[in-house]
Amino acid sequence: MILNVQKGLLQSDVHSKSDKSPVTVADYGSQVLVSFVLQKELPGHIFSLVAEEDSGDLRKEESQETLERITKLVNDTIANDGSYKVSPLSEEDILTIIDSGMSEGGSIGQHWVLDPIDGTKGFLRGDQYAIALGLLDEGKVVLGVLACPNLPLESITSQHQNSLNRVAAGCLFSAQLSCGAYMESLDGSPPVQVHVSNTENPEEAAFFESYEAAHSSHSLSGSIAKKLGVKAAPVRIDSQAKYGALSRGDGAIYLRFPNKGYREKIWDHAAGYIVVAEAGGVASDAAGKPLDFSKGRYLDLDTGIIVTNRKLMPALLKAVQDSLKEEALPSL
Ligand SMILES: Nc1ncnc2c1ncn2[C@@H]1O[C@H](COP(=O)(O)O)[C@@H](OP(=O)(O)O)[C@H]1O
Ligand SMILES: [Mg+2]
Ligand SMILES: [Mg+2]
Ligand SMILES: [Mg+2]
Repeated sequence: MILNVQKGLLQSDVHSKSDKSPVTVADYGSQVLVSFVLQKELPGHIFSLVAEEDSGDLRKEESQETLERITKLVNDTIANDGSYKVSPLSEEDILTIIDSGMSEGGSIGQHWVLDPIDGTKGFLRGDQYAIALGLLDEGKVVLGVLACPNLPLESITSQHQNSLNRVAAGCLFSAQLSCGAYMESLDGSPPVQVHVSNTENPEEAAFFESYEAAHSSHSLSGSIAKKLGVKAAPVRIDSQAKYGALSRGDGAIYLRFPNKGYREKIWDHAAGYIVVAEAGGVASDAAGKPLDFSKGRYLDLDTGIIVTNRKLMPALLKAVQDSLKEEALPSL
């Protein structure tokens, strides 16, 4: 469904949320389908979902056409798939299912965490995006699935190929606590276990960051990379595809430094985080504190997120803290 929307995206399919970020019929449709399937597959479970989208804007009169389009997309997808014999969902059903994602999460019990399309800006450009689903158990991420439909199966940093320009089969990453991280092709292939790069040498370590400078400071990451001695240019891609690429060793570092005051949401990191952690990587905030998913819909953290392998983390943390100190000094 999402790929079909990307191929035929119309101007009327894209809307602006109150924080000015884009949302499309595919974001809403994906949220409905994932929530619908989880509830069908887990009957009798207490269902708690922390998901990005809500129905607020769709309930406005001017959104009627959009709501109709989402409803048709979802019903067509369920009918074409054939796994669930249900009568077509009404517009009200669609709104209700979207709002099943309004859980506050937290440190007690189990909560699914969903970003129905992560990297919507990348999706709109035809670049990278991900569908990211995690599961929290007593505040810890215990399961993660990350679908990256535009990510090639081969390394995207290899010098011998410009694989980002190839037609990708797409990758599915998955990880379960203490069971390792795996990657398979979205068109079906046996999963292979993935591991983060084991380089100790920052000169060999490619680093990932957001394509969008508004999401993460490119100048700060540039100064950190310089301090560390990283030689390669940054690899800028959208979404948690960065975590996926890191988990299989395409690069060794992911840096994320949003503007002051921005609060990171758990759905932007939960699935990617466990994929990288189970592939042998580590993630922390800029103070070296592990990411804490138990505090509700937001991550409570200091300044930024850094992800790498165990060997590089001490040097990376030092470079991050030195660069942050320098940035805070008044320029002469
Ligand atoms: N000003 C900002 N600073 C940091 N992150 C932001 C941001 N505005 C939006 N985002 C988040 O950045 C995510 C995309 O990350 P990336 O830059 O790695 O592709 C967005 O996810 P969505 O696309 O799901 O809304 C959104 O949650
Ligand atoms: Mg969004
Ligand atoms: Mg997101
Ligand atoms: Mg999203």
